[in-house]
Amino acid sequence: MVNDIPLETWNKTDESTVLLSLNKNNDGHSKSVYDAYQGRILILFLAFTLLIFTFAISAVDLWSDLGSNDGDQPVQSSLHPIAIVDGHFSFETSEYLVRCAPIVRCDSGNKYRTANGTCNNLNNPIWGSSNTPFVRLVKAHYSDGISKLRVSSENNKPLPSAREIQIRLFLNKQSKIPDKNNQLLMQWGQFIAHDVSNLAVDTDGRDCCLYGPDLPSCEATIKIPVDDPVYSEYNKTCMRFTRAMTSNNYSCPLQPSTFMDDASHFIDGSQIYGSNDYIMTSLRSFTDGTLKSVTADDGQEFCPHSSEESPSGANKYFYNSGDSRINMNLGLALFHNMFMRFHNYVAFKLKSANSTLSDETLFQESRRIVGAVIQHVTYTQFLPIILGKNYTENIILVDSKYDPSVNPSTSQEFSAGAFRVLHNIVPAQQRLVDSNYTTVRVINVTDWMNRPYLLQEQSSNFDNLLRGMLYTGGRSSQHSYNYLISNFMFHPDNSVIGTDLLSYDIQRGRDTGLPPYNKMRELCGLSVAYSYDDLADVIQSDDIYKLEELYDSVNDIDFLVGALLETPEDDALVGKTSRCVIGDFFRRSRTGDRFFYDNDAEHPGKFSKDKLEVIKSISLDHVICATSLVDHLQNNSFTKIDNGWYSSMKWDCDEKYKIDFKPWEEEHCSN
Ligand code: HEM
Ligand SMILES: [Ca+2]
Repeated sequence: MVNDIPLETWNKTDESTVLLSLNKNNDGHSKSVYDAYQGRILILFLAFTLLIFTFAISAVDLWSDLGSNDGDQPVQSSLHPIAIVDGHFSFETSEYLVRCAPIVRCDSGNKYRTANGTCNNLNNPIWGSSNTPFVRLVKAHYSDGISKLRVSSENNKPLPSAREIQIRLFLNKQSKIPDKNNQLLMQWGQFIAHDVSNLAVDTDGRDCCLYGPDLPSCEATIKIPVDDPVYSEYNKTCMRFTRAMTSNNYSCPLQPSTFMDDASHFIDGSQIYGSNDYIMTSLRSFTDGTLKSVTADDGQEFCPHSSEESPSGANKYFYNSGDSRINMNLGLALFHNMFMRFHNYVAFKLKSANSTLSDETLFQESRRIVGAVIQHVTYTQFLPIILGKNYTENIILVDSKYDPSVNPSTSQEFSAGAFRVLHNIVPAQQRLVDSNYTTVRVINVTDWMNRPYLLQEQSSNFDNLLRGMLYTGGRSSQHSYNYLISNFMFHPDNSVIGTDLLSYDIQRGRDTGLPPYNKMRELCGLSVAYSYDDLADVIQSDDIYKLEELYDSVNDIDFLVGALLETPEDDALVGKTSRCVIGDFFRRSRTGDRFFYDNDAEHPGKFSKDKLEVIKSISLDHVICATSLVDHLQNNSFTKIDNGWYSSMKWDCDEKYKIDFKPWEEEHCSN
């Protein structure tokens, strides 16, 4: 039940590296092992075979595209809310703008983004900036209209407990369907989530189960049923849960409860650089444009260690970065370290290309490039898998216009609801794989939460975990979260018992006043369900039956619960309503971002044609090659590298994944 990774596919690759003979030898450098003559024949043979393969695959693609899309018609263009929300956010956001928003003056000549995201939109300078509210697509839903959690619409009683819903609907639905994506896909999702969304929760260490509901922040603890299959063994009947901070905590009393995003809402790498000047300054070295780092004995670079010590004891440090959640899980800490290294790599290359650049210019220019790469990977590699290829092309990337009337802010429904559906692809376990493709260690994700130091415990751990994430199939998208994060998240040392991410997500939806599932269906152009049977368009009948048992009314179903049960749409990993809310955010985040790397906005920071071409040639594979000892990769960063014949063709980092910094050389003075 616990292990959701098919172990049998993990063993050392026998033939995978033989074909191109680009395998890494023990000291971590690539080496060619065939002689020149045999090599040439082999290459010719391979090139020919590849040509035939590519032709065949293109033909199949063309055929299936035509088949699935009824002859190139734009898909789903009628599904809102991308269009209907433009400029129509609900009341409380405009209240914030009128009553609490700071007055900001902008210099339209600035080439670079501000740290907190202000002045992106010159008419509405605080749009998308940190410490401004999440926008709502639908008005807040509270039982008192202000802040109390939603109750049943039939009898005014509390809704079923979040944990009860987890137990009855999801906990026993663990599927091991193999996934063609690898674990990096999931990790990119979390990394991006933290770029655009940070909801502050009052975490003073208080155990709300001890304090009880008299304390307002503790009024939403989660009730655990007495027959809970896991927690009853430990006599646990209450799961601690603290309510999120509201605008009141930011000296802006608004009703109904309004929640602030501590991250800059734009996809701008704020999780690496910080979402305000103070954090950004603290992370810079002020030498040659680099970010601060520590160098391990073997020369590897890591994020600075935080002065705060990990509860796990001496020398068990936390890392510091632009987002405090860096230490939450190992894969995330790895990504933060990888992008700190990438920033410093870019800064070094820029300095080599143009030695006259100041520390400030090197830093800002590297940050501009890194931010652009993050956007490029998100829109061209990540979203086509999450939302589907046609949807991404025809809805999200349909044009490259910058529209200053579009508010780019993260929506409450996206961050507390739809994007969390992808917690369903978080794997229970991860592998450390060495340069011989041998699995040297398997770890439970939940054993290494808030314990990032494993990355450095042995000098090969960083590369081994990265290799493991590349080579291990992801958890396939399904109607449940893995068993470990459903029970044992954040468990303290020497104890197995922890918390349940799904219960948290359901409760967070109620805490932040998300509308119920039926309202979101309506918003997204599905028919309103008047009876449970009406859900059958997107939810399977056995699940509908269980929903009926749990909820008094079809109008009460929590958004996340309905969304998680929906059948994925087309080639997407998510169902219709999540796709519409996730798609809405990413579309606005592109159209409403003046600095988006490839839109048509004219401003001093616009990339010149040749620089943009370089940015567009960069994939996550380039970043991996520049920052690790992984030295050859398959052609698509998020596809599992397996042992099959076709997919075993890999490309050497030195040959294929080099970044061309020529346009940044001294003689090129353009943007
Ligand atoms: C090992 C992987 C992951 C772990 C352990 C994890 C855990 C968590 C936790 C503990 C929270 C806060 C829950 C709360 O108190 O409300 C959270 C929030 C969130 N997660 Fe994840 N998560 C992971 C991966 C992902 C992925 C893959 C995605 C999406 C693709 C994602 C999207 C989000 C979003 C949007 C939030 C809300 C962020 C905010 O506004 O503060 N997470 N996650
Ligand atoms: Ca950001």
